[in-house]
Amino acid sequence: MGMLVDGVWHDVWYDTKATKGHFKRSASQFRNWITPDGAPGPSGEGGFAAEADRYHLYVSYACPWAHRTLIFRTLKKLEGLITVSVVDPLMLSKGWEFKGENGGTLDPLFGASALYEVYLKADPHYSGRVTVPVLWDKKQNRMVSNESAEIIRMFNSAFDDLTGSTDDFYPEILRAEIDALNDRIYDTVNNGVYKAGFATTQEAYEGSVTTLFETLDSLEDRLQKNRYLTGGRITEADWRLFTTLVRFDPVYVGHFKCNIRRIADYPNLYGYLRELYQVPGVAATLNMRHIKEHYYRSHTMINPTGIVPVGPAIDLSAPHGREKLKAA
Ligand SMILES: N[C@@H](CCC(=O)N[C@@H](CS)C(=O)NCC(=O)O)C(=O)O
Repeated sequence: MGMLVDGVWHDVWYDTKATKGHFKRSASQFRNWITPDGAPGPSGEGGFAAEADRYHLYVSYACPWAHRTLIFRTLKKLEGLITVSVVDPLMLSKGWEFKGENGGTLDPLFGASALYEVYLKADPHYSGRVTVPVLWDKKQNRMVSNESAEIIRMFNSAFDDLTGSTDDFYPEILRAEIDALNDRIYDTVNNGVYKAGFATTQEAYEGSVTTLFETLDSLEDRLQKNRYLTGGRITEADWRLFTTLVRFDPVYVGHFKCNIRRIADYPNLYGYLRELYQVPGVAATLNMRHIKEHYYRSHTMINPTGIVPVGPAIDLSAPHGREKLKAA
């Protein structure tokens, strides 16, 4: 675990002293957009046109933010167009590394042994955290983006002419509702579990865990009548929630102390989780071994023995029973 400061790697853990025990996630710095014709997107520079075999995605199977991009790559039929590298599940003194074993790959672009070397190719003076996912442009040899929320928006629409996929997970008519759901779910659930888990004061932990479960309780109510978060169709908001829900009982309940309830205790959320998992292609994006290994063995200050728990016994392929609710 560490970060780059003016192009030099430092092995340091998150500094929560300055924030009274609260974990603060820093903003991503590479914010360009792939567009159908290379026109500039909402931020960054233009020049990143959608093309087959031009872009490469660096992910960790463990990471919920990277997981979103893998799901969109599959659902939007981009697997043949965008290549992928997978880091080793352990994130220790060199940060994310390429080992080429047990489901992780090597780095085919630069032969890097650690992801920070890829960040240095993008900017030799980079200062900041070295995070996954990273979307790389092989043609211009530049980093397109390291912000998953924006990478999934690009995948949702930029390549449609090449793939013929017209599935739209961010439809115009639902955008305001999706944005509002995303804001709350990002802050209190996706990032909420990390805020609880990385808190270094009792007060910071209790505040985050309370807010997290208030949101889960309200989502449980919402999913009583709605098949998906916005109603009858699956949107981006569902996939962003899914990657946290699927890690919740195996990791966040124990490792991050998010243990007021389990997802398995919420009938609607649990059925919804199983339904999303059963969408064709999605199960193959999930690697539970990498997920458990990463959290329980990388955060040595939280789990010094590095023991990875065996359970819980969960069958995500069991019938979900959500058909009784209307789908669009
Ligand atoms: N805002 C980023 C956050 C990504 C992120 O924080 N990824 C974590 C893994 S789950 C990471 O790589 N952390 C390394 C670090 O913070 O040093 C995104 O959504 O793309």
